[in-house]
Amino acid sequence: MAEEIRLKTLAHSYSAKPSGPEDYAIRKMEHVWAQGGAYALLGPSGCGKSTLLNIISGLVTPSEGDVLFDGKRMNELPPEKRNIAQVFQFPVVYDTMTVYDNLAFPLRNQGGFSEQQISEKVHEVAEVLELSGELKRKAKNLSADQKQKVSMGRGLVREDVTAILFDEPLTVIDPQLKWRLRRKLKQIHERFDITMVYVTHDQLEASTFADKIALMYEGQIVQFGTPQELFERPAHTFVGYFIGSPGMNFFEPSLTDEGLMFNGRQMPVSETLLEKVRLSGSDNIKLGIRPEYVTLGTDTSDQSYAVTVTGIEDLGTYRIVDVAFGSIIIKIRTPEDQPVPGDTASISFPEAWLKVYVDERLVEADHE
Ligand SMILES: Nc1ncnc2c1ncn2[C@@H]1O[C@H](COP(=O)(O)OP(=O)(O)OP(=O)(O)O)[C@@H](O)[C@H]1O
Repeated sequence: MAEEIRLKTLAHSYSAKPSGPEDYAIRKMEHVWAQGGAYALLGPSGCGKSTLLNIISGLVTPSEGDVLFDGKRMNELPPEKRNIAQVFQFPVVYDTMTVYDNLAFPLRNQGGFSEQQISEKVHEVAEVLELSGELKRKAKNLSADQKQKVSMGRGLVREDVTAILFDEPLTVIDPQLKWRLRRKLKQIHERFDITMVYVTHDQLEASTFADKIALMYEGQIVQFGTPQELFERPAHTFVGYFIGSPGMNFFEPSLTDEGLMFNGRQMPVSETLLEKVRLSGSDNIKLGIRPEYVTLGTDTSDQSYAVTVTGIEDLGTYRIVDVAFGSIIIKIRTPEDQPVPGDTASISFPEAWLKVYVDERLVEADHE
């Protein structure tokens, strides 16, 4: 019974008298989680991820704006009336109960189900989570990851849930098992058709789980898109910096009549984009390019810039090459088998991959 979750002009401050944007854990935002999607809410520590989840589940009442489930306002509804299941960082299980009773608990609590129906549902969920062999065990005898699976199972048994919210659910899980559980969650999503929002600060975890990632920064969702979109078209400099390994290279060109200049050279930026930069009137202009898209070579054509190689880091299947380009260091990610030039090399920036940012936001040509 997935529903659309809409956050309308939502903002939240934990302070009774907020005096500026920095007093807001959530800064004014509009956002829609469509029915049935698998989403990740990704961002660094303190950006507001848990606050946002708690606003959706009802543990926190937003100081401004509305939370709407399929258009119905939820602000005043307590968590138990919202049909939201929340799985936290640390397992929430009843230690003295068996695994079976833990899984059956939400259904018994809700009422209206026969023991036969409860048993069928508990067995179905236990099978998906690979807990069928543990049903008779007391929860206190389980390992941390088994307990967390039970916590997840308690969210999954209820068919009436609007969404399941996961708040860094794999923190206590052993690295070996993390991968399996993440895949499990994906299978569960496909099988049960539930909206899932998965909070994490780990980009890999976000991209393996989610169809779409909401990237949060300073209390706002700065981009909502597929992992590929976030990689290829970072909408905000923070997305460029946060996604990728290493993150995007940024540098600050100066705007002249000739165009965007850096290190005495003109940067490959189209007239359309230049016009937009000029019209903005801003002097906060940045150029960004991912380490994967910088071309490294030795040729000295008009489109390339002479650089000095200052460092090479071998990371197994690829290398990170540092080159000094004027006053800055550009990082380039190259395949392991590509030879790295000696001290003197040249780089070029393919125009399609050199992104222009004004006031930290991506500037793009209008699409037809
Ligand atoms: N109960 C609270 N009272 C006051 N301030 C709070 C409270 N909970 C969170 N904050 C503040 O709100 C901001 C957002 O915190 P939140 O926990 O939502 O971020 P987060 O992205 O989930 O971080 P983390 O990954 O570390 O859990 C932080 O500045 C935090 O200090």
